[in-house]
Amino acid sequence: MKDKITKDTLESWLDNVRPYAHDGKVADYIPALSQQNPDDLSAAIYYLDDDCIHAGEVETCFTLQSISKVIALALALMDNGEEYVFNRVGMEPTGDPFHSIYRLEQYRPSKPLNPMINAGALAVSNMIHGDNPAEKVGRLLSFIHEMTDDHSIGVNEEVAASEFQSAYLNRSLLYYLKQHDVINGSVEETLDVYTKQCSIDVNVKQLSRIGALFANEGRDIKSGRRIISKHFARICKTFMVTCGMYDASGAFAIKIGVPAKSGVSGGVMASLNGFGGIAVYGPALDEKGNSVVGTKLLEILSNRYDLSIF
Ligand SMILES: NC(=O)CC[C@H](N)C(=O)O
Repeated sequence: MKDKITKDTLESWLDNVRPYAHDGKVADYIPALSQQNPDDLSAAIYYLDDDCIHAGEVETCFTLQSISKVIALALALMDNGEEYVFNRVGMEPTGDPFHSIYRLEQYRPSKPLNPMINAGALAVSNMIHGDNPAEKVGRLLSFIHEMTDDHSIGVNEEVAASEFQSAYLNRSLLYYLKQHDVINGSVEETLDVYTKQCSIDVNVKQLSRIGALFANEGRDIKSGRRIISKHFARICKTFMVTCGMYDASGAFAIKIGVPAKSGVSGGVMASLNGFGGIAVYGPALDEKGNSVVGTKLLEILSNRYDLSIF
């Protein structure tokens, strides 16, 4: 195991990266996200021995947004099996922005290229078992409660409603997927599940524990109980490497080399076998939609502690 990072060190690195927030911009295409404070900053490292080091405003909650795509994928794989899921969603990176629509038309039969872009993630949300949206979201929340051992985690209804009302592009993707039989049932209900899934509220401590569970090959950090199979945890981490940072995934792999998933709320979750989980929150985003300070902090951590998996 690599040396542990101390709380003092983490705090001083947060101070170092804090000014970079000014190079980014808080997402505003989901109106409720524009209320986030661009200067908020927190980070947590969850080691596999159940030790969590954290710094900054660690109690501040933020919504998972695209980070939820990794968790929803794990649940959809457990619900349906690998064959079913990957018959409907591909495994290839796109190099396109996360909400891009145009590649959907390039393949016949239509198939979103991967579960980390919105088209693929919407299809994955549609696959989560449950008789209605509330049951599906409830199952996803229970899964997250299990992963974090924290039953207080819930949906930020204000953010969910704000996205639901303004999600014209995601609706378009869903109608396209519906036309081509990639999804079952109702477009509006699937969008309801997806927007609530994206609006699950966490803090960095909770998120770093989810990252640690993936790093721990799907086993609970405290009890060692298996929550996700090793194989499915590996699939999720591989997608984090190839597509987790949207169309910046290639540069991120070269510079930082850690499986990671970001969301437009400014959260980033990283997961490193043999090390643990890392979560950073800083809502100012670069032009690709990744947290500026989150990326910077992970770069420092990776360089100083030689964390790259490559
Ligand atoms: N990149 C993201 O975090 C996108 C998630 C967001 N809910 C959306 O679909 O637009």
